Amino acid sequence: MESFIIEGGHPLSGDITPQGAKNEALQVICATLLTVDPVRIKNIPDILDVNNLIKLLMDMGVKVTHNAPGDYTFQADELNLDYLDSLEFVRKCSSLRGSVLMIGPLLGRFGKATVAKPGGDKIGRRRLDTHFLGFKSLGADFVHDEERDVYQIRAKQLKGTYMLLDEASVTGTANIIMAAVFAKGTTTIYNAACEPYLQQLCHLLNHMGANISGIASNLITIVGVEQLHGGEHRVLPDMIEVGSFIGMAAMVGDGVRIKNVSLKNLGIIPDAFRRLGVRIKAEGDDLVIPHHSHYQVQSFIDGTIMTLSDAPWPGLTPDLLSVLLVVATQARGTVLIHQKMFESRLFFVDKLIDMGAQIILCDPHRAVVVGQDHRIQLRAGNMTSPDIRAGIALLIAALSARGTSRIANIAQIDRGYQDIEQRLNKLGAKIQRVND
Ligand SMILES: CC(=O)N[C@H]1[C@@H](OP(=O)(O)OP(=O)(O)OC[C@H]2O[C@@H](n3ccc(=O)[nH]c3=O)[C@H](O)[C@@H]2O)O[C@H](CO)[C@@H](O)[C@@H]1O
Ligand SMILES: C=C(OP(=O)(O)O)C(=O)O
Repeated sequence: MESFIIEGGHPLSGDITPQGAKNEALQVICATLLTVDPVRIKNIPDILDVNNLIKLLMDMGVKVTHNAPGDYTFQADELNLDYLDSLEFVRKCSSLRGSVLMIGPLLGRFGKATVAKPGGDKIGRRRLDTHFLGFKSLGADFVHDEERDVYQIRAKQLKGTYMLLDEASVTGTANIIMAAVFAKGTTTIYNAACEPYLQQLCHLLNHMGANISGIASNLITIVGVEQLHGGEHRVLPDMIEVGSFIGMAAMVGDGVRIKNVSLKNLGIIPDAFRRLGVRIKAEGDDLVIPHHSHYQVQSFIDGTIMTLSDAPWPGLTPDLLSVLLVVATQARGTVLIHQKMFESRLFFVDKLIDMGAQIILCDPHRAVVVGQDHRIQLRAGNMTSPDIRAGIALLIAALSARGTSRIANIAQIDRGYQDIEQRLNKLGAKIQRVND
């Protein structure tokens, strides 16, 4: 186990470039299972979750060539499908949320897949109903293997159909689309998730020969095809990392330029920070965040207290609420953070309260933050990173705090942020990685 030791109070300044997007990389890497041909993917982030998924594909027999940093070619022409029945496969899937994204392609191409309980963040219930209901609508059957506690999914021939998803699940939509590319006839998915990473997945699949329309909307139509061929793809910058850097720059920055952010794919993320009073200037595809002595929380037009809450795209991603919450602790004004999708993502505020932040945790979904307007600096603390985004939020808090903090369980941060301490140290942070 490793920890970060953070000497707080050093301002960050300079340029930083976001890594490739974790959640897109997980989808498009799994899409390479749909063809026997090579598929080259660039801008893949070097992070734990993605590296573990790549290892899992290699264990299944996928040939992986590492062409250059972030640049891989995958070829799934000789898969060992027996491996999917092994205990080792089940164990590895359970440590990685992204593993769930292999089900759609395997079911689509081979008519069978195994569903082990996937891992990922412990941030509340992570149900898979949408995935299962979608596969069932396409004609798949499920059998529970009690001994191994896995579901076997089987289908002789998937058939296109109309389906209305029970919720706009991101990985659920990706999985159903990947299963449906080879289904007979036309599949229509209504209430589909439509965030940029799903758009990217659909563009890659079309480039490989699929017939998907309605991209970027919540009504997706897939006309089944016989086979897909190889292709090339570039992963977008990670919008959650961009948001994390905006928060960091507002709280402890002395002029930070976030380079090549793909502004048009950030949706309302910059505006969510602006609602806290953060000033963000777009210069081409860069975002420039100046030094902030103060930032004032806006109120709604009717004068009521600002609320930041998550919603399926194009709403605000739940993955940035922890960062927004930390930024709010030093704003001027009060804000309600309402995490609607997950029920265990706000408990980390205990640690911020220990550091001197003024926060009322109303219930597992809502926290009121009373900003200190830099009158009182946060105190350093000893903490553990409970999940990836709380982890980065605590790191931001520690960077702004007086004194030296320690964050344990940083594997959670490494799941999603590439070489984070080295990149931030280049901006002037003082973060050291140590073994426990
Ligand atoms: C690997 C990956 O891509 N992970 C992302 C993906 O997870 P994932 O695809 O697992 O998340 P889902 O979109 O399925 O749902 C997330 C949670 O929100 C709830 N929910 C979802 C939709 C909805 O309309 N109402 C609702 O309440 C679900 O019940 C679930 O508890 O999307 C989440 C939501 O953006 C992000 O936090 C995760 O980082
Ligand atoms: C919740 C997240 O990841 P995962 O879905 O992989 O657990 C996240 O990226 O914030």
